[in-house]
Amino acid sequence: MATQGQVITCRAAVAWEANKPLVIEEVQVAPPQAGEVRVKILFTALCHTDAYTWSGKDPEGLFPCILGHEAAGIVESVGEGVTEVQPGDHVIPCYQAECRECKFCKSGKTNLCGKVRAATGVGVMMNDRKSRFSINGKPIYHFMGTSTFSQYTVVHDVSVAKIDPKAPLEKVCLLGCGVPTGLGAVWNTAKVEAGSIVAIFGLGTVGLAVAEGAKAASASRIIGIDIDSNKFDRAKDFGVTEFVNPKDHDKPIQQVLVDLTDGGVDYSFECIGNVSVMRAALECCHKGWGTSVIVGVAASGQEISTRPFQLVTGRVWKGTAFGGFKSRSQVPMLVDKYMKKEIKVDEYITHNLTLPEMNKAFDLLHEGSCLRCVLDMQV
Ligand SMILES: NC(=O)c1ccc[n+]([C@@H]2O[C@H](COP(=O)([O-])OP(=O)(O)OC[C@H]3O[C@@H](n4cnc5c(N)ncnc54)[C@H](O)[C@@H]3O)[C@@H](O)[C@H]2O)c1
Ligand SMILES: N[C@@H](CCC(=O)N[C@@H](CSCO)C(=O)NCC(=O)O)C(=O)O
Ligand SMILES: [Zn+2]
Ligand SMILES: [Zn+2]
Repeated sequence: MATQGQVITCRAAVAWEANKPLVIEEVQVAPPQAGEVRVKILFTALCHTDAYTWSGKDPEGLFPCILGHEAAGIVESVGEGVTEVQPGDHVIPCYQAECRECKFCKSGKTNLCGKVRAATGVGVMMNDRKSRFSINGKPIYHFMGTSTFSQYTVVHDVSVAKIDPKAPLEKVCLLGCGVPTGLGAVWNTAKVEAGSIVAIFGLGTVGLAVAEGAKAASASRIIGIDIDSNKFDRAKDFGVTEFVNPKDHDKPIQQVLVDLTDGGVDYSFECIGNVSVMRAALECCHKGWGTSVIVGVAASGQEISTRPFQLVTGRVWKGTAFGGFKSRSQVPMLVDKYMKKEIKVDEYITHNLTLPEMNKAFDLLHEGSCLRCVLDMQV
């Protein structure tokens, strides 16, 4: 292959500073080193976590960087020792790695992986603790080990899932983050049983995927809570059976839900990233067994609180990263489920744009009508 072993110059959306519009730049992407994979990104979506880091509120946010972590593409070349993927393979980059060898991977108790996390958290690759991206010699940081807002990116081999080549990349890119997170929060983290009463705070992509997962788990009532009543109509298609807008009530929302459900819900999910709502989500759970799962990402400096009595009396507070799915093993399975029409993906895509329209895509994220915006990266 002509580009193998060569530096590739391509376009990427570079975040030079927090909160400043991204700039489409020509970037140099170095060849993959040992244990690394260079991927041609065909499609990427935007997730609220990209906007969160761009806002400057992420303690791990480093600038200048190339954001993006919900994408699909084709392997261009691989570094020494890479055996599980080869050029031409269709892949989804995975911000949560899976090495199958570390203490975390071996534990069977978590989907977190420790192999490359220290490097991905500071925007570099493990091998030499350097970035593979540069502009005229100036290094540009990686983000979440994925940096999919570039036409080419370099990822660790433990951070890439090989998928069915027949799967449409412009759709399955969503399986890199938001949709699996919601489904897995229900199936893996909470393990919702049939007949359960579920409350979902926040009806964006993640909350709707929670609803989809809860419906598949045969929850008896799926209560959607959002401050934007326009969210309610669409949410019905994902399985939400009842709606509550906290703005319509004088009582605290946890009390409203306790009253609505004869003592509280069996499971609640916070899909916003608001620490006050996290408290409400815990406190609307049923005494003795109700479990609340934190999915939303809260800004640096934010802390959660409740009366310890809430936990003493049997409520359980949990959190989830990527819905508890083991990325390399289970993303291909989710792609297969999509191909068999067992899970929705297309329904979450409300907008399609191109790489040069990246800033417009960020603007759309703040509009209520937008779930996921997919960017064609090769335009
Ligand atoms: N844990 C993980 O692995 C993981 C993965 C993906 C995303 N996330 C996080 O999940 C969160 C949700 O992501 P999303 O893409 O669905 O976001 P989103 O912005 O599309 O959805 C959030 C929803 O919450 C609603 N909302 C805001 N404030 C509210 C309030 N006080 N009460 C009720 N509703 C309120 C909004 O109207 C919106 O509908 C984000 O914080 C994101 O960073 C976490
Ligand atoms: N860097 C942030 C934390 C961000 C965070 O919690 N990320 C989630 C995924 S959000 C995807 O949209 C996650 O999986 N975290 C686990 C991990 O990063 O290993 C901060 O420091 O606040
Ligand atoms: Zn995400
Ligand atoms: Zn591992």
